[in-house]
Amino acid sequence: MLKEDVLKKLTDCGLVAVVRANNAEEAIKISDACLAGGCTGIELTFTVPGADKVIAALAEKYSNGEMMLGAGTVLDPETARMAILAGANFIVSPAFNAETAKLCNRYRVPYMPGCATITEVITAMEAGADIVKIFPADLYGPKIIKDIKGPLPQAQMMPTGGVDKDNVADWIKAGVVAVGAGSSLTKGAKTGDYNAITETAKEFIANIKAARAELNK
Ligand SMILES: O=C(O)C(=O)C[C@H](O)[C@H](O)COP(=O)(O)O
Repeated sequence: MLKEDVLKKLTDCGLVAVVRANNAEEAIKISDACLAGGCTGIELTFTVPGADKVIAALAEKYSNGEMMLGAGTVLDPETARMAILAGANFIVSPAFNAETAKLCNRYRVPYMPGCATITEVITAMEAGADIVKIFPADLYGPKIIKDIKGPLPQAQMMPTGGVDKDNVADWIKAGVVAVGAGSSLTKGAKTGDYNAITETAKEFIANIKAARAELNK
């Protein structure tokens, strides 16, 4: 899939579900539940046992392109390559890694590295990151976006860490192109309540849409 199409689909939805699970079955159920709630962006993390196989299974299941499937917690280029060959459409990491950026650029796959300072944001953008993940976002709160956008109005950001359905509007209004959400979105999995995940995803999406509508007034 073209890099431009991946980025458009991710930002059109605005929500990327960070999927952590104890096993492949649970990871697939969480991903399905998020998609059913309208969250088309899925970040399958490499803390899931056999993550590359889960990515391959989801890529096959959703070969129609309905799910924009990425890999998370990618710490190095070896893992990024494994994820891309398994079918990942984008790569997310908790911190910037230059070799991973290079690998992703080679395959023309979006790389979204975690950045916690303005220096890291600039370094990541210089290495070709189209969207930078602001992580851990709850360390700063939405105000950090305005601070970064002052000198860097061109920065496209995706805060991750502590984002939930109730604070997502503040992040969108601050000017981010998408958010990443893990525990607040997928906590239903702990009790096997996958419907709760779908409902939470729906609320997330509704709140993102409402915040965007307000911005465009
Ligand atoms: O794996 C990575 O690359 C990450 O760094 C993602 C973090 O696990 C998320 O920040 C989850 O955060 P919560 O939404 O607060 O659960």
